[in-house]
Order: sequence, then C-alpha cells, then structure tokens
Amino acid sequence: MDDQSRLKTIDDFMLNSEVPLDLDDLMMVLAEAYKVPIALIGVVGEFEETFKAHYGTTLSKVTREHAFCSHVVEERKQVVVSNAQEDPRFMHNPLVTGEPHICFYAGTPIEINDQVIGAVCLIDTVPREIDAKHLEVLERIGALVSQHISLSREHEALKREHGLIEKSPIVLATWRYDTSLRLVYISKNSERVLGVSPQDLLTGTVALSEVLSEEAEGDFTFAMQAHMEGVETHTCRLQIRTPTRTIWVSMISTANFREDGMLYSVQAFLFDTSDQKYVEDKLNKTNQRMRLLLEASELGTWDWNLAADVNQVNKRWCDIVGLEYEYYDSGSRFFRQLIHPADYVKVEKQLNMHLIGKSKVFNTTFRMKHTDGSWVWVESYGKTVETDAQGKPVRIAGIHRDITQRMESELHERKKTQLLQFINKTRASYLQNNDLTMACQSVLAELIDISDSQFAFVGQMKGDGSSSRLFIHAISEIVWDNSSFSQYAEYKKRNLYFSNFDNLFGTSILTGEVTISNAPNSHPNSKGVPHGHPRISRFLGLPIKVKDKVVGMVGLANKFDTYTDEDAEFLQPFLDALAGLFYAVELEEARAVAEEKLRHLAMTDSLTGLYNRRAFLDECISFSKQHCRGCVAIVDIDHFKKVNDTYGHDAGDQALIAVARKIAKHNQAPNVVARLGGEEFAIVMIGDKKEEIHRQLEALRIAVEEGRVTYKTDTMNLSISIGATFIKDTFEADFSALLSLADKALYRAKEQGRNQVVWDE
Ligand SMILES: Nc1nc2c(ncn2[C@@H]2O[C@H](COP(=O)(O)OP(=O)(O)OP(=O)(O)O)[C@@H](O)[C@H]2O)c(=O)[nH]1
Repeated sequence: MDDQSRLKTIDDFMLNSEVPLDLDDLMMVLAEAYKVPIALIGVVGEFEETFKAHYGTTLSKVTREHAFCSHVVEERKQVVVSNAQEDPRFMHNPLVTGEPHICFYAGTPIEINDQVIGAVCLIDTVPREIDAKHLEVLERIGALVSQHISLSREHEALKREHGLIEKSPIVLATWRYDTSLRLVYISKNSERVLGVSPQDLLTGTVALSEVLSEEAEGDFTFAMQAHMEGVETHTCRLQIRTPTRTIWVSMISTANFREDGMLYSVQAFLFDTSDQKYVEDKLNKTNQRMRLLLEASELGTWDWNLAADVNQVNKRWCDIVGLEYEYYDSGSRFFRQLIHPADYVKVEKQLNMHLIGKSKVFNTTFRMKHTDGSWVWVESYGKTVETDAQGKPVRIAGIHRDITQRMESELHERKKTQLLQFINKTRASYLQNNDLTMACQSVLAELIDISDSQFAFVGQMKGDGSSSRLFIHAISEIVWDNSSFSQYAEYKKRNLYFSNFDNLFGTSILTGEVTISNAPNSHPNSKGVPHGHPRISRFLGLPIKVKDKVVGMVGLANKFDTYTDEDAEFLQPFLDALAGLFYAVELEEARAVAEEKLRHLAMTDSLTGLYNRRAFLDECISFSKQHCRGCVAIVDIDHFKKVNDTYGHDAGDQALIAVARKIAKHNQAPNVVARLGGEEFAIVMIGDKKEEIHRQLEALRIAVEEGRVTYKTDTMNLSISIGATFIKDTFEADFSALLSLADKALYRAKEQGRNQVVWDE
C-alpha cells in the first residue's frame, strides 16, 4: 500500500480541520438499524485515526497502532471481527481490554480518488455475527459517505477560493442571460474595489452603467453585445466614476453558452489598473511631446518591431521620400526596397552589426528613392529599445535626417577634386610618355567611377572630310562574341576605329552637341546595339571640340541615375583637357611633318628630286660604314650650254630632269645618286666587279644617247660623259678623294671626245 499517496488524498480538511461532516445523525441511524451501540466514521492518518462522525462513544481519536479501521485501509476491503477477545490480533488491544471494550467490529472502506482513507464501522461490546446482505448495505453506505466527503471537500475549496477573491482586488461578477443580461452575482469586494456595494448592484438600486463614464459605458455595452453574438472572451478597460473617486478598471469577461449555442451566462473579472493607466498616460504624454519635438526638428522617426516586422514611422519620415503618410507600408520589405542598390549591402551590414551587439548604435548614411525618381541622402541613427529574455533585440527605434543637400555639395566637391586629379593625371601621363592613347587608357576607370557609369570610351577624329574616322584611344572591355573579341583585339593593337556615325554614339560627332539619352531605344538616332551587346540603358555623348571643330568624343553609358546637363557640365574640364591634348598632338604631328619636309628639302635638289651635294656626301659617309665594294662616278651632260642657248633655259631644265630620271632608273637603292650642281650628277654604285659596273655605266650612257627629250615643239638629242673610280679600300674609303679621282676621269672623257665612260688610271 502506498501510504504516501493515500496521505496526500487525506488532506488538511479531512484530518485536522474543525470542519464537521454533519454525519453524526447518520451514525445514529446506522447504529439503530444494525442494533449496535457504536457507529463511526474514522479517517486513518499517519499516526492516528480521527473520528469525523460518531455515535455511542465520546472518543474522537485513537492511535493508528490500535485502530481497527487501519486494517480496512491496509487490506482495502471490508473487515469483520466477530469476537475480538478471542482473536489473537486484537485480544490485547487496549480498545478491547478497556474502553470502549470492542468485541464486534465491522468496517467498510471509505474511498476517495481510488485511495482508501478510512472506514465506516459498526462496533459492539459483545460477540456477534453479520450476514452478507447486511455487509452489502454497509458497503453501499460506505460508498455514499465517500461521495459525501468528496463533495464536502470541493465545497470547502470553493468557499476558500471565494474567501480569497473577496479579500483580493479582483471583483468577480456573473450575469445570467434570459431575455437580457442580468447581474446575478458580484463578489463582496466590489464595495472596496469599485466603490459600489454588491447589494445595491444586485438589487438594481444602482446599475453598473450609472457608475461608468460615458465612453466606458459604450465599451461595456460593446463587450456584452459581443458575447451575445458568440464572442467567448473579451478584454476592455473601463473608467468608473463614483462620488468619491475615479478609477480605471480592466475587465476580462468570458461567455458560457448552452448546447444550442445560446448565451447562458457571462463571468467577468474586474480589477483596478488605475496605476498602470496613470503611467501609460504619462508615457503617452511624454511620447506626444517627443513627437512634437521631433516634428519640429525635421527628423523622421522610425520604430521597428522586428518580431512582428512592423516599422512605424512618422509623417516627416514619409515626407523625406515623398510618400503620402496614408500609403506607407509598415513591412520592412517596403523600406528596404527604397534603399539605393549601391548602398544596400552597407546598410544591412551596419544593421546586423547592431543586432548582434557589435555596435552600440546603428548609424549610417545611404540613399533612398524619392517618389519623384530622385535619390535622397538620409542619415539614419537607431538603437535597440527592447530585447527578449535572451537579450536579443526585438525593437529598434531611431531617426532619419535628410542630408541630401549636404551630401550633394560634399560629393560635388569631392568629385571636383577627383576630376582635377585625373585631368592632371592624363596630362602628366601624356607629357611623360608622349602617348595620348596610354594617357586616355590610364584614366578610363576613374572616368567611369566619377560619372557613376558602367561603360565608357574616349575617341579622337582622324583623317579629313568624309574619310574621317573616330580612333578609339580607350574603351571598356565589352566582349560577347567572336567579332567583338576581334574588335577588342584591334583595340589592343591600337587599331580600333568607329567609322559609322549614323547612330546614337555618333550623334555628338555629327551635331557637335551633347547627347543625353536616358531611354536609348526611344532616341531617334538609336539603331540599337549589336546582338549580344550588354544592354545600354542610358547614354551620354560628349563632343570634344577645338575652336568649334569636333575633334573627338567621350561616350558614357548606364549610369545608375539619369544623365543630366549637369553631368555634361561637370565633365567639361576633362573634355577641355582632352581637347588641349588632342590639339597639342595635332600640332606636334604637323610640326613633325613640316620638319620632315624641311629636312627633305634641305637634302633634295628641287629641280630633279635627287639628293643634293650635301645629302650625297652624308649618304657617302653612311655608305662607307657598310664597307661595300663598288664605284664612284660623275655624270656630266655634254655641251649643255648649247642646249640652253638653243632651246632656252626651261628646255634645259627639262633635259636635266630627263637625265636625272634615267640615272635614278639605272641606279635603284642601295646605289646612291645625286645632283652635284649644274649639269653634273654623282653615282655610288655597288658591285664586286669593275667590268660589270662598267657595263651598267655604259648602259646608262647609251640610254641617254638614244633617248629623246621633248620640250614643247622641240626634240633634244643628249649625251653624257662619265668619269668613274673603283673603291679599292672598302675600309677607309675617302669619298672626297674618290670624287676628285672620278672628276679627273670625267675631264679625260670630255677631252677624248665626250659621250663615253672613262675610268681613272
Ligand atoms: N637650264 C639650266 N642650265 C644650267 C643650270 N645650271 C647650269 N646651267 C648651265 O649649264 C651650262 C654649263 O656649261 P659648261 O660648264 O660651259 O659646259 P658645257 O656647255 O656643258 O660643255 P661641256 O661640259 O664641256 O660639254 C652653263 O651654261 C650654265 O648656265 C640649270 O639649272 N638649268
């Protein structure tokens, strides 16, 4: 037998309380019926048995050791002792040997919650028998007593609870519903808590509605109405005004319904929450004042409940981004999507840092999309204001300040400095390397960055008129197929040109104007982009001009924001710098061409186009360094004075040109030919063998002799004399000496009758 659990069942109420069971009369009836002198109800505790009702004895308790009933408890069944004086278990029991001299005992169990806690018993002082029928009746009486005890316990517990309620600040009220709700019960503490006596309320002398404020009366009626319509529980706060005081009461009401769904009753707890209300009001007032202060300070406020994902903001917050307060959506997804894509990661990172406790405050600046399409710079400052039991933030509140103006001027200044720096970088690179392409390429990344763009190119016009093309100094690497790959390879080889300007890109070249297109597909000049080309969502074309002439352009594409005139204006210094560099390069190139022309002129005989004497001597010097074998020859036109005299000076010039051409034709590079002056020419002819050289000189002589030179109506017959000398010492060839030897040979050729080749001896 588990005595511990049995003792738990026999609680204070059964063992120690003075609460009577009121069953003494039943014991009397039982004793009469069974014709025994003693009948009692015993409850067996740990150390003793207490008689909760008795008849025929004045004893109220006996020790457990001697108690007959403990046998019933232990055996959990009826126990009958016919003659205790002869029963070895009881014969020495003081209750047998002394008062009340028990001889006969019949006990039946009292059972509560499956535990036998005692017995209903019949006692006689003489021996006797009891038949089965009487024992069965006794058993039934035992069952009835068990039930009675159970109910009495529950009743007592309820009474205790009631007593507690009446001492508590919670008023309990019950309304019964027939045709209307009628107050049928209200705990006695209503006088103390609500200031209205329960009698007055129950008799209807005072109606509850009379003490409620006007607003509370409405709320109370609403609650009762809700219950009548099937609402099970309802909570509201009511203001009660009695002649002595005004209090705030919270009411939690529960409705009970019949099986057919009709309202049966309403029970309610009413308790004074005036203190809480006072604090709340005060907080509200403070909040209100704070709100007014914030409104005045132009600050947007936000209060984000993370668990519920509700972000409450004030009107100013909405104003900053141009939103109607009424259309604000409190879900975090809404404000998240307003954040500029370029700032989003930064904001999330800062927020997480704060949420995991790595930063005391959340403080960052970012851009938000205004309803007018522009971006607004916002400084956000927030802090956790509520955490859960584990210290995890559940609410963050903070402020927003519109810092667009400040940021824009700061950014503008910063960008201006950046622009100047990279203009200087372009110039420095050019000055250092004298390479404009390299200079443009070195700043392409910075140009993209400063203009917030994705792609860029810098081009310069090359060539004149209709053949002019745009040479691409620098361009973003956009490669998507074989042809674009080879185009980019051309660019790498510095050989990429744009020659078609009948498109969006070429508009600035053709018009000389800035091209702004924030919807390129709808631009009249747009021809689209080649298949596979990354999408161009926005385009800015900037012409580079020198004295109103378009000398190149800068193309920018895919800014996050729209391109504006301000962008073009901002980048103008860069365009001017490029214009300056382009101009400088043009001048440099023109100077080089002029120089080359001058050099050429200085070295050339203007009439025949051959080297002049000076150039010839220079060439001889470089020729001598090659240590080649060959000859030096001087060619002179015979009787040239006569030609001049006969046909005129112009015809003479023509004759000189004709002979020069023949000499040049017979002496291709590396042979060197020159006009030394007058009608005298010089040749340096390469060759190992004198005979072979002679043959060539002879061939030249014959060609002149056989050739006819015509000028206007005149035809001239010419001949030449040639004096030649073979270069014997190829290592130390002295061309002045060689020329003089050739000259001597020429003299002899003239002497010997002209029109011949003569070698020095
Ligand atoms: N048309 C023309 N005549 C020139 C030029 N330079 C020199 N002469 C002439 O060439 C002639 C040279 O004559 P000379 O040196 O006397 O010899 P030549 O008449 O050719 O007689 P030989 O050399 O002895 O056969 C002069 O009459 C010069 O005026 C020139 O550039 N153009």
